[in-house]
Amino acid sequence: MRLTVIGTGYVGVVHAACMADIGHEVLGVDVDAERIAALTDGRPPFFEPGLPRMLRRTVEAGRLRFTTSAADAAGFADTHFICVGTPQRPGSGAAELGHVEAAVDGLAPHLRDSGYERVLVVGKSTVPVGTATRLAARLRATAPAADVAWNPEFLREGCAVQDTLRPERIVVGTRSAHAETRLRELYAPLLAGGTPFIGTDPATAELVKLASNAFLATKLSFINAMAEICDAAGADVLTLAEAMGQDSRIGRRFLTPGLGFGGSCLPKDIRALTARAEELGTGASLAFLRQIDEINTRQRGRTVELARELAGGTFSDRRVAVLGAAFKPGSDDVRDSPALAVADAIRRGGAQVRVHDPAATDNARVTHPALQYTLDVAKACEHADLVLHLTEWPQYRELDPVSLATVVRAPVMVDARHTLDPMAWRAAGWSLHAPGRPSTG
Ligand SMILES: NC(=O)C1=CN([C@@H]2O[C@H](COP(=O)(O)OP(=O)(O)OC[C@H]3O[C@@H](n4cnc5c(N)ncnc54)[C@H](O)[C@@H]3O)[C@@H](O)[C@H]2O)C=CC1
Ligand SMILES: O=C(O)[C@H]1O[C@H](OP(=O)(O)OP(=O)(O)OC[C@H]2O[C@@H](n3ccc(=O)[nH]c3=O)[C@H](O)[C@@H]2O)[C@H](O)[C@@H](O)[C@@H]1O
Repeated sequence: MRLTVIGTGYVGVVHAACMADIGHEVLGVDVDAERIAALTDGRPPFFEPGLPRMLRRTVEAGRLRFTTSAADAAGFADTHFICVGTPQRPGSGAAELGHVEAAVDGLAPHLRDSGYERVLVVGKSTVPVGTATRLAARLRATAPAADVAWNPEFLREGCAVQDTLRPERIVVGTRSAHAETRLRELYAPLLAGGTPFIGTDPATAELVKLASNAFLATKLSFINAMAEICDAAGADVLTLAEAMGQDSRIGRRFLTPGLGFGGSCLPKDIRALTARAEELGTGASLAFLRQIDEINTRQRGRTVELARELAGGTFSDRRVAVLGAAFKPGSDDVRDSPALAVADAIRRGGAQVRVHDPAATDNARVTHPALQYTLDVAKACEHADLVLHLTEWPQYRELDPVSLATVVRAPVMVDARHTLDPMAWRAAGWSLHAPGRPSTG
């Protein structure tokens, strides 16, 4: 089958490449000409495990092509996925839908003359409930034969390819039986692998996405709030999470405390859901999401204060090494990165901060140019008064605490992500501090 993917960011490129990989013919569309040129050469615009090889393979096989032209897109296929960004609007926190509207408005005039009797526009972007119905009316004013469906995306950065090829569910919200049939056909190889297909109305599909992210955020802030009480009471939050997680109704995943959540989605999505609930007059019931947000942000401040205390009450004339810049391991995405927020607060406090990250330093240099960066962990830690482990890349687990102790000025470590082995680091002479856990020093 033929399809286009409009918006070739994290979601769009992965969706386009995976759809081509399962046998479809795909045209990726973006307004960013530089990005389209790189993709045409088979070069992904960001780091994502497994993507470079898949992109090269599908581009070389001729099943995946790219363009900046909406007219080309309309002529190429009858099914168009919208994967453009829906960032947070300043002030209200509501979702900015300008890119989605521009993508639909750019396509609409070309659809009538596309030669296809029926066309389908499928939204994958995360949008406030009610958007699909509004867009459908807007689209039909120009292209009466267009159906609209909302098919939210649940992939996680860092394992986006696996999540797309083996999703835990496919949700499709549409009022058109034709649209649902078409999407079942398109996803047939994934459905054959046992993925459940949930067909529903557009409003429910839109809400499934935001509700899922809000639930994950709630779980994370819950465990971070428990870490705070563990600190106050001398209890161990990791054991608490393990014990709670044994209850299959609760589950262990998304119960790892530390620095809280960042990235381009969980923070913006809980704010967008809150803003939409207020518009719909149900704000009071979701007001707790503001607290979820506050608990999350507080973890960054708590980490800065712990660092200040360990640095002797001041950051002036201190050298601080930061391990991790990406908002999570396996990604070079630094959008709302908790690690960079902490690093920058410490720098603003007067410390010299040197950041290491295996993938995200190029992006971090753009957003946080005042921090220093290195690709060498030992160099980051050279003469450091304090080392902060802020993004849990697996390679940090393999670090040798004995040799690292020889390069720092003081062997003091904050493990804000709970993945370093406290016994090994303490045996090597480190004073290791993990928020929410009792035995420090
Ligand atoms: N990043 C993630 O892990 C996930 C994101 N989402 C949602 O998917 C949507 C896309 O997110 P990302 O891929 O992260 O965004 P992104 O910011 O990485 O990429 C968006 C792309 O759309 C392009 N674009 C903007 N306006 C356009 C237009 N009018 N026509 C064609 N292209 C246009 C931009 O140039 C950019 O390449 C958002 O709604 C997000 O909330 C959903 C699940 C996962
Ligand atoms: O809508 C989206 O964009 C996506 O948002 C999240 O995916 P993602 O932001 O890629 O990353 P997650 O793995 O969810 O991690 C989010 C943040 O929570 C933190 N986290 C995660 C798990 C945990 O136990 N503890 C914890 O602090 C991570 O470090 C990271 O900063 C959701 O998990 C995806 O299902 C969703 O599609």
